[in-house]
Amino acid sequence: MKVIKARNLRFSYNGADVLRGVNLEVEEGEFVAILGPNGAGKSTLLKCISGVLKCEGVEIFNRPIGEYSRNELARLIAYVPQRVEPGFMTVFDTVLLGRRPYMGLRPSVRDVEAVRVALRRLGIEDLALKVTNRVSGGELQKVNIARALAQEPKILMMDEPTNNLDIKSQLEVMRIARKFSADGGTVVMVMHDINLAIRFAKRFIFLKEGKIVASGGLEVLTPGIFREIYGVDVKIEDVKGVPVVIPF
Ligand SMILES: Nc1ncnc2c1ncn2[C@@H]1O[C@H](COP(=O)(O)OP(=O)(O)OP(=O)(O)O)[C@@H](O)[C@H]1O
Repeated sequence: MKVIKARNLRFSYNGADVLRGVNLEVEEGEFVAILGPNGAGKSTLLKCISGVLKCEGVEIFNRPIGEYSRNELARLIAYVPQRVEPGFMTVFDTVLLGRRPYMGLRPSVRDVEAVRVALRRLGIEDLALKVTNRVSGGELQKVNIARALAQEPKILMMDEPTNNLDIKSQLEVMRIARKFSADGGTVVMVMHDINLAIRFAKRFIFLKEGKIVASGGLEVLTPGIFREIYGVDVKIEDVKGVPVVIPF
């Protein structure tokens, strides 16, 4: 089943075209990495298909995105932005915000349990009572991912979620995303780290100047595509059965 469809998606900021006719379909359970140079429009694309920005031509579960109420959409899609400003709320309460689409006036036992599970999965239970403007950049990133997991969405959209994270935490987050898709959820992740993408994602979409230039599995990762997209020469070597992209 196709959970995301975008047809001839166009978007501009103040008259400057950023997305110039993007066509995209994502199947349930896929793990898709969106790659491409700075300014290509990756974040804008993610915002359009998650409903953060209003765009014509996006369908989620075969229904135009604009027809969903905020709560309905929040039960389907969790969006983790590239940057979130810390605030005066505790980590626990921030993650609890992910339960808002389900909550009545007070959190239920189920809501609190979902927060606990999310904190545990990110390994940040110890931070629960800390205020978010007293945690590190990487910890804050984990708080936002925990909030998205607590939301129990069908689609997880993450914008460079491994930014600010140490190598162990990067792997943890990628494993969480992989498990989410293995369990039937769909992941769309904007990334810069190509080798991390190769290890975890199943499909790679290359965006350049607001257009999709290539989309597919490992077969699209050729030296030619890296030259075309980034203007760099790369070698692709096999390390224990995994292709590794090495710029030179
Ligand atoms: N809120 C905004 N107002 C005006 N222009 C914007 C805004 N957000 C992004 N842009 C512009 O749109 C273009 C695409 O930005 P976008 O953030 O989607 O690119 P990206 O591929 O995610 O880049 P990066 O890899 O650097 O994060 C850029 O030229 C950017 O300057």
